[in-house]
Amino acid sequence: MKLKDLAGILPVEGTASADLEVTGISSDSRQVKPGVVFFALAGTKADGASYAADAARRGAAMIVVGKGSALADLPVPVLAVDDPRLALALSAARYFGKQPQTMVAVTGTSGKTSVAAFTRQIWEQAGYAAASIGTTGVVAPGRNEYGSLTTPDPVALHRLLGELADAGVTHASMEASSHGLDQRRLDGVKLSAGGFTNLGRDHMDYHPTIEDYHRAKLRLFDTLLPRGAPAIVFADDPWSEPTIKAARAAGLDVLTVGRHGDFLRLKRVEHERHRQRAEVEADGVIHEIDLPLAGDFQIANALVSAGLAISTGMPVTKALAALQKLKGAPGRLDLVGTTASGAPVYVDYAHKPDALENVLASVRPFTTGRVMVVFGCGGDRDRGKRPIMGEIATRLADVVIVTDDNPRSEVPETIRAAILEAAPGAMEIGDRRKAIHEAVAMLHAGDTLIVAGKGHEEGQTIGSETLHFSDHEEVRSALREHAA
Ligand SMILES: CC(=O)N[C@H]1[C@@H](OP(=O)(O)OP(=O)(O)OC[C@H]2O[C@@H](n3ccc(=O)[nH]c3=O)[C@H](O)[C@@H]2O)O[C@H](CO)[C@@H](O)[C@@H]1O[C@H](C)C(=O)N[C@@H](C)C(=O)N[C@H](CCC(=O)O)C(=O)O
Repeated sequence: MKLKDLAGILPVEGTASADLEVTGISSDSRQVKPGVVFFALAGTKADGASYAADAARRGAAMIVVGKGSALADLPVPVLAVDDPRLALALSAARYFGKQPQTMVAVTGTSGKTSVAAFTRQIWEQAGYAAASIGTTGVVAPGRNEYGSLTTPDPVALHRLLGELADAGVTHASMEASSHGLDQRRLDGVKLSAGGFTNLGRDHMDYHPTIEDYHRAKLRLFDTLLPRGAPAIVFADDPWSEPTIKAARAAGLDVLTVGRHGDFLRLKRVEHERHRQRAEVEADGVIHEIDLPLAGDFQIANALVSAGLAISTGMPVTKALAALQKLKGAPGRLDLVGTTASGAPVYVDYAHKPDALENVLASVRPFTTGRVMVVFGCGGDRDRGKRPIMGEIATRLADVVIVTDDNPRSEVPETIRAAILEAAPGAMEIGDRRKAIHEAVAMLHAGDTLIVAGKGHEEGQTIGSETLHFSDHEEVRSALREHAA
């Protein structure tokens, strides 16, 4: 590709460098090779402009900066644009140039990973070559890899979309995190439909207010989706109303799902131990669904997923029938095993207030004994959520064990103390392994244990070191130990 092929995104027409050969796109000077266009982004830790000289030394074809960014004389052409992150996303899309034909994105505080996975599974059942991209990585035919971000950065994302398209993937679902939306990571993706699950307190270290957090999520609806595209909104969430309003104002076709939904209306649910039976009304017809997953929130996720599949072309009956074969996403109310007396132990990714509330509330209907929870809060992140999660755990669980969950550079005792302040009667066991083992040892018939916080993740970050740690492995080992 030549630099002039990025015309319309970058003001390169008529410049002396228009015929320069471009060999890549990057926002990280350390990855610049000769011929790469380097985008200097003002980040949260550093200003990419201070690495422009480094990028030039490594052979960058051109440096793209934000207007007003002062750059010392460089031996390569420098272009100033209004929004370098947007320019990066659009350039990456044009450079890689391919994506699966049908792509949907889902946003919300909780449920994104499950919705992305469920939508892929519904498509797979219809025989499409489908992929999902998100917190638990990329899943596609012949491919299952973990990634580091929920919404990959634009260069990694478009490289991946190109690979998926080359491999014949026609349908892809992806998670749109608020960071990703705010940082324009998705702006170059052509989306066919979008989904909204819910909004709760999260990322308050990044977004100054919950309204700001919601505004970032709304970018999916008021900026990224084309007019007339379907927006599937879970109508039972308090934030659905402003979301619907914004989506309608942007000219989208709003389709609501849930108990208050019009498109897919949940009429009745019967919770069983590891499954639930639901009646869903679509177009005046009642469909009986036997969902092989526990948790009220999984019904919500399943309905948003079905909405996405239906609104992008799948027949209603087929999409709803596909819900009966859904498998949970890794670490989402994952039943790891049961004790000899039949008490189930679940691992869940819940590490924010609403998610903890949902997961604890969803196991109550089938717990005849005690609901028990082991959880902690991360260091160097939103401190305000610690007492909130302490209060939720105490209100919804009968036995609460507060432990460590990635204390990072903070003193773990201080994090635990902030949770315990709002959790009278909770036990404190800092060592996560010990906390899990003691909780399993306490289980009686009828009890349910939730180990919350890590889900699919496999590390405990203490200081700057990440040690291998898996809640699944620890639960399995504790169950073995106590079965003996
Ligand atoms: C806080 C945050 O979101 N940071 C993201 C952001 O980085 P940044 O722009 O702030 O980077 P920075 O470190 O300040 O550096 C500024 C610029 O200088 C460049 N640089 C830096 C050093 C150097 O030697 N040369 C150089 O060019 C960097 O590449 C960057 O372009 O943009 C980068 C590229 O897209 C992301 O990789 C990075 O994600 C970091 C690693 C991260 O941890 N992000 C998390 C918080 C995140 O995005 N999470 C969401 C949500 C998850 C959820 O819902 O729970 C996600 O989508 O994963």
